[in-house]
Amino acid sequence: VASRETTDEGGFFFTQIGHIVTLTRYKQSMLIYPLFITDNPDEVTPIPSLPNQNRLGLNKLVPFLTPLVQKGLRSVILFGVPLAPDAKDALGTAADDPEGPVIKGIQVIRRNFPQLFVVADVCLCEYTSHGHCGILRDDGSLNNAMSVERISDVAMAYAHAGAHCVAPSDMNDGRIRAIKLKLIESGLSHQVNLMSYAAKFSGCLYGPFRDAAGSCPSFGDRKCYQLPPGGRGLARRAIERDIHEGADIILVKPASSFLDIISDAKEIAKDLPIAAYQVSGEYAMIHAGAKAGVFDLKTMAFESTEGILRAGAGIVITYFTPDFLDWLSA
Ligand SMILES: NCC[C@H](CC(=O)O)[C@@H](CN)CCC(=O)O
Ligand SMILES: [Zn+2]
Repeated sequence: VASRETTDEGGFFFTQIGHIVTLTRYKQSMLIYPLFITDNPDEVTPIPSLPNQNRLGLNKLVPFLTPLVQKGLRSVILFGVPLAPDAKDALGTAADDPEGPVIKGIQVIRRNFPQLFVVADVCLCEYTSHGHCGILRDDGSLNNAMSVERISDVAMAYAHAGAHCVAPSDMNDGRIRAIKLKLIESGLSHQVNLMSYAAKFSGCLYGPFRDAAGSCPSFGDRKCYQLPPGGRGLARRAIERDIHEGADIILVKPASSFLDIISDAKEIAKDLPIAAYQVSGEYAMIHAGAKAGVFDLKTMAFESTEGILRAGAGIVITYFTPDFLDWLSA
């Protein structure tokens, strides 16, 4: 790619090539923007721990998304935030409420922005009274069979509502197979993608999201169903399993401290797109570092994303999406 000759401008030459290579990696089409949709139709509420991000009511989606779509936004991932006091119960009933924020949000976005690719995150933690990503047994552990049945039903509700892709972030074993079988049985498997959070690790980087979505576990943590941060072999096995269960896209999360896992995913899932989620804590850390004067915000946003792309991701879920739409069109 680059000439071997070293000239006085050698360093400049390599830098320029590097810059060109870097720029060719960034495209608006690789970005998926997370949206928090509430059941208060006219709400626009800033999320203090997630700079520049808001919870939006259904009536605010079109005015909020219109300028972003004009700047090249291509994909969004929806998270429902039921705020009604009685909205939560042990089964996460509100998750697939036909009048709920995600199903209505899918319909509003599909109707107004036919060019947008709509991903629906599928989980129960935003809708359960206990805040866990499934249905619990009496002893507080996850009932895998009931959770998989419920999660796959919610995924189907989103698919029927018009989601182009469903992305179960619950981490219950077997939910990929269950969702794929239901998509096939309903005749939707050729038009609804299944993105698996195959390698999703437990850890301390999800706080701002849980603030935004009101999805903190009321007791315990997610260590018994999210992967242990040191579990590289577990992640490799989960990726292989989910490929065989029918995943169409493999997602790794968090991103920057799991670049090796992104590379593993790229190696294992050779024929599938690889996505990475720069989670709320990663995003908030970059903002905090910039605010503290450690680095320039834009520079670090690019540098952190460059590592994610270099590791092998072709899709990046990031809260920096609106910024990148501006930075890439400048
Ligand atoms: N269903 C789990 C949601 C999970 C956070 C958590 O474990 O609580 C992620 C959403 N898929 C959080 C994403 C983020 O932190 O940005
Ligand atoms: Zn969850």
